[in-house]
Amino acid sequence: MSAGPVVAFRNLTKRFGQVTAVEDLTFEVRPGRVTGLLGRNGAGKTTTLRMLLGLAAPTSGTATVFGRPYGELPRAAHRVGVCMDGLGSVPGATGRRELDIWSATLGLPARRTDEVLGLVGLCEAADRPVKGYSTGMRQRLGLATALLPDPELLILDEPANGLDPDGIRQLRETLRALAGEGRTVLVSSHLLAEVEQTVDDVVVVQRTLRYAGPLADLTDNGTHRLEDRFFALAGEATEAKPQAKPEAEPEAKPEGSLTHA
Ligand SMILES: Nc1ncnc2c1ncn2[C@@H]1O[C@H](COP(=O)(O)OP(=O)(O)OP(=O)(O)O)[C@@H](O)[C@H]1O
Repeated sequence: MSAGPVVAFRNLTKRFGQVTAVEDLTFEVRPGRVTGLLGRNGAGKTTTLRMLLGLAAPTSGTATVFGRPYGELPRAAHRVGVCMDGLGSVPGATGRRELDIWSATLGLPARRTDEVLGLVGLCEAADRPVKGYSTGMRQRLGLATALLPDPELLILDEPANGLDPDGIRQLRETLRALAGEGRTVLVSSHLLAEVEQTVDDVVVVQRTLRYAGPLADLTDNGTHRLEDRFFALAGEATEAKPQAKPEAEPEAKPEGSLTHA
């Protein structure tokens, strides 16, 4: 495991034409902790995670994983597990088949598929085609895929979306167990009550950084609710900031092209 920050953002800015999605973000994710990335719809969470994974090019600033840009990280697919929309799937495959393919690509033992299916509670649906999966089942499969390589770092974009109460509890227990083993989790979410039960550190973004630090400091050791602190920090609901001059920003890679080294 790494001693320095596992993830570091330095003065990260992303503009899409006239819209500034992310502006001058600087924060770190500490090892062995679950960090919750919070923000309203359109606050820039997904854009931030996509830049971290080399799926979008920063307008300026840097995002690094274990001290390097993701694209330059050796064995990145073994060290970093990712659950994010649009990373692609295998047409017509069952959940088990999809996991088997990823597992073989990563050179993992065949038993790993059953292990992660158990971890996310997807054993019963494993042999059904993914195209017939519910939203929650797809989320579970995405999480299973992220867990496959037993990664040091997990990056999860709204993994609780569509999960039932069992799924949410299972997710929380899985994330806490991973942190207990010294692994690091960066998870975006809108479910503040759930976040409050799961994370060690909180990052609040609303285009700019509003807070980065321990949950306990933010809530004064539970004296304040996270929801109240969130609204105080995120301020009034606003659209991403339009710029005076349009600037075209090319994507680093097309959607779904996260490479597995
Ligand atoms: N490819 C793109 N082209 C143009 N604008 C984009 C693009 N991707 C994101 N944006 C804009 O950037 C802003 C931030 O979007 P982003 O998806 O990062 O927010 P988010 O915090 O993940 O939101 P949500 O909680 O709704 O998922 C929004 O205004 C969005 O419309």
